[in-house]
Amino acid sequence: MILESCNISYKYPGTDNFVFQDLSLRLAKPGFNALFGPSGVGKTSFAKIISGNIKDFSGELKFENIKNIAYTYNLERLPGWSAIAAHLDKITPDEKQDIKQELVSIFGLEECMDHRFSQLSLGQKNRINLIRYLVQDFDLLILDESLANVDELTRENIILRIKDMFPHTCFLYISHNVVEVSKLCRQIFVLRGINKTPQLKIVQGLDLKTGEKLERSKLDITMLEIMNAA
Ligand SMILES: Nc1ncnc2c1ncn2[C@@H]1O[C@H](COP(=O)(O)OP(=O)(O)OP(=O)(O)O)[C@@H](O)[C@H]1O
Repeated sequence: MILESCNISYKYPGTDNFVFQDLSLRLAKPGFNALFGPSGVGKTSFAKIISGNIKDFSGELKFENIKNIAYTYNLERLPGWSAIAAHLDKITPDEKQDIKQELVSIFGLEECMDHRFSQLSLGQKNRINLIRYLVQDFDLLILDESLANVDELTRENIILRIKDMFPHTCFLYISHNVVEVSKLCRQIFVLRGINKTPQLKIVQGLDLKTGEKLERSKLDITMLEIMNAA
């Protein structure tokens, strides 16, 4: 699978300033990758371009063996009146019902199944919403701060298990958490802003898997690389 963005430039209609100009990025392997950078640098805008939600950009996007791209974000609206178990059952294809059940258990959401969306905490909503995407067919899933309201330990467990369950799929995780992206992601694409050259740097993450031991010194070095790149 390959996702290549070539010389992408974009400014929002009615604005004078480019969010990015001639931005190029290549993602050529499955795995959990991060899009990292200071607030306002253009992570969401870039994610929306890749996922087809923004179309009036210049430059080129090339996809190889990537047909379905899904984009999910932190504050996505959920049908507040709907009972969660019924909703998940309805949107999950028959062949994915087992995966759905496994995700509900891994994400620690069994006790929420009888509730309505409006009765959930933000972190619970985040997790349910992510399950809604994980049970669909996708080749690339973009998670735009999708676990922002979930506590750190639960988040780490969820990401590790997603990596176990979907080893051949590509994820692009937008996060501001330097420890998390250093530890868990394969590549960290650091967006630096329109005034910096280059606008993007790539740092290799530790890509920790379930059961692997974290080497503290390596984590420190990776985090430093990311902070220096930003
Ligand atoms: N609909 C819009 N119209 C005009 N400008 C916008 C619009 N959406 C975003 N922008 C501007 O584009 C720039 C990039 O915004 P974007 O949301 O992509 O950044 P981000 O890196 O995802 O930020 P954050 O980390 O805070 O979520 C910002 O300067 C923002 O003000």
